[in-house]
Amino acid sequence: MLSPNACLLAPSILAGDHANLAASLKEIESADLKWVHLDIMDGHFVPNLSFGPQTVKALRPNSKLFFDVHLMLDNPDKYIDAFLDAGADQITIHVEPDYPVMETLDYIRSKGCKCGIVLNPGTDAQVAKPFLEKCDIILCMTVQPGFGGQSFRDDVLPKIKQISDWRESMDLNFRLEVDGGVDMETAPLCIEHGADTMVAGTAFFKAVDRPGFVKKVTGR
Ligand SMILES: O=C(CO)[C@H](O)[C@H](O)COP(=O)(O)O
Repeated sequence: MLSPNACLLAPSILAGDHANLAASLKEIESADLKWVHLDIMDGHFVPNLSFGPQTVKALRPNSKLFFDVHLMLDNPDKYIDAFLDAGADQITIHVEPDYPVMETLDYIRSKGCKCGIVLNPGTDAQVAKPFLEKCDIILCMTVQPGFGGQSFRDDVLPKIKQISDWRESMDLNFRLEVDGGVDMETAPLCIEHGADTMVAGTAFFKAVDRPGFVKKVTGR
């Protein structure tokens, strides 16, 4: 079942120019896109560091893009206020670490921000089920998070389909996002399995024909 939502591309600024991230935001806007994906890594939950709320806050006045903030943190509940203050439009939190996921989703929503959960490739779809009604978006990682430029894991496709099927049978309309190794070959597979929100870092910023890339990846 294809998604009821129109397909979006959210380029990951992780693959942008870290000496000039504001210029990378402009590149995304020039491609006529509305979302940017911001990957926040803590060096604990994932074996890499990226950037924090100070950078997000500094970028905020540079752009009207929808800030889709993906927290790869052991204790995301401790940093929600910082990312709300930084100007996040949506915050997604992983289900794997030990912290109160449901309460954290409720808190994000109570502040008028969109919220969602993230599942690592090895995390079973069943783990997401109790949270589906609380979420604006479910993000299925198609690589082990921590680094851009990895290969897409097609073993995650059945999980995407399962969550898409639940969305239909439960009459919900959350977005279904994929992140990791998304490109012109893998995005159509994700769409076929019910995804509607494509995060692409490396492939977007390296694309020679950006309009052609956007068209193919969003199925427009
Ligand atoms: O969450 C991430 C890494 O943890 C990145 O968003 C993801 O890997 C995108 O990178 P690419 O499109 O380069 O594969």
